[in-house]
Amino acid sequence: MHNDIAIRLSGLSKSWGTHQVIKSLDLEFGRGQLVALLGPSGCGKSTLLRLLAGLEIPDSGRVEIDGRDVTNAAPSARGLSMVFQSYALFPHLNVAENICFGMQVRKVSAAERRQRLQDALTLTNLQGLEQRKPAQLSGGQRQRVALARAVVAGHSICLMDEPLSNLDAKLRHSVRHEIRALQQRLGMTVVYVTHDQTEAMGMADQIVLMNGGSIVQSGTPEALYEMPANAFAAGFIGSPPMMLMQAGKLPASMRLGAGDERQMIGVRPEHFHIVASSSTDLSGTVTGVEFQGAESYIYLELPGGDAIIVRSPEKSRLQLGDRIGLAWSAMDAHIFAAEDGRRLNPHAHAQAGLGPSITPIRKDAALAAAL
Ligand SMILES: Nc1ncnc2c1ncn2[C@@H]1O[C@H](COP(=O)(O)OP(=O)(O)OP(=O)(O)O)[C@@H](O)[C@H]1O
Repeated sequence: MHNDIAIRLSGLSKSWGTHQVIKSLDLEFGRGQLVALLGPSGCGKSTLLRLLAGLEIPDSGRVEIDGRDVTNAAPSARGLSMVFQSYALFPHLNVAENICFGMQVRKVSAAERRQRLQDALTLTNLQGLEQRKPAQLSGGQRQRVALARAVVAGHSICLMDEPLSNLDAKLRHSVRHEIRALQQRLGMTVVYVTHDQTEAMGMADQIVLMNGGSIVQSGTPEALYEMPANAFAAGFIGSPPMMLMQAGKLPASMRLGAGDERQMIGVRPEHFHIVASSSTDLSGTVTGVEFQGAESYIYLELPGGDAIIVRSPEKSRLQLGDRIGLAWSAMDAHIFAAEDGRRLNPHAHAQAGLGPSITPIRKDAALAAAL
């Protein structure tokens, strides 16, 4: 096995009764990387993590860790640690005892335990809280104890199952940053389960997007954002996500290379241009305007009934019911098949060579300024 691969899965499958929740997955996790398993509820993320941990055994396929076949090995023999969303702390033990519990079980010497505890307390910023019981800690502090416990184990691989889901939005942001910093400082390989795409986009080196027990797309956050493999990935990544419009409901001049009117055209909210009605064949009616501070979201209904969101960097002066012209550059249009959602056009930037029907539409500066 190549030294840069920490975990390799081949042909991994798992069913519960007749329901196949993991469908013959092949996947590699790079050493020292934070890999996010992302997908909607029930897509099989936690089951996959449990198969990695050894808490479940696959029906078929193979799990290799550091080049070793561990498919049927016990969790404790796999050389990895886990952090759960519930923290899984012992309520009757204090912070130091919780952190050291696993080391005691593994008979690590007292001197070594003290040293690793001090290092972990420093890394997770918990100094001074050693004697507190879990009930005397905030949610963020409890999650840091769970992290410290994973760190003292000294394993280079850590599995995390939605570790931030019990924290409020503000704390989630700061603990997310701490986890990423810790992972990078220690060079750990982290497999991180989340259903929150902003979390995955903000933290991960690699995102594995799953749906229905299969991998939809695996790649860097940039690759998934700029080049979604299908309409599902386009609609899952981004906030607001990519807007999908039925080509058949758009004026012919706006189809931009969609060969078939049943195809879908996807445009990111920030790639729409609001232009003079005279310079485009498409206009929409404003159904809502949301002020977001640094930007505004403009909700539009298109003539065919498609509802879209336009992201505008300025504070908008549009009113409900206003009719505005809409355009986008051919470079920013993504085309998907209607029947199965697969991507049809190559990288958006390659489209310029597709033919004369694709003319980038310039932003109407005067109207944009009026927004
Ligand atoms: N022990 C089990 N017995 C039967 N079915 C199970 C079991 N564990 C999970 N499942 C089913 O397997 C499917 C995948 O579950 P899993 O927990 O892996 O999804 P998930 O993507 O992690 O979802 P969530 O984000 O909601 O936690 C679901 O349909 C779930 O109901």
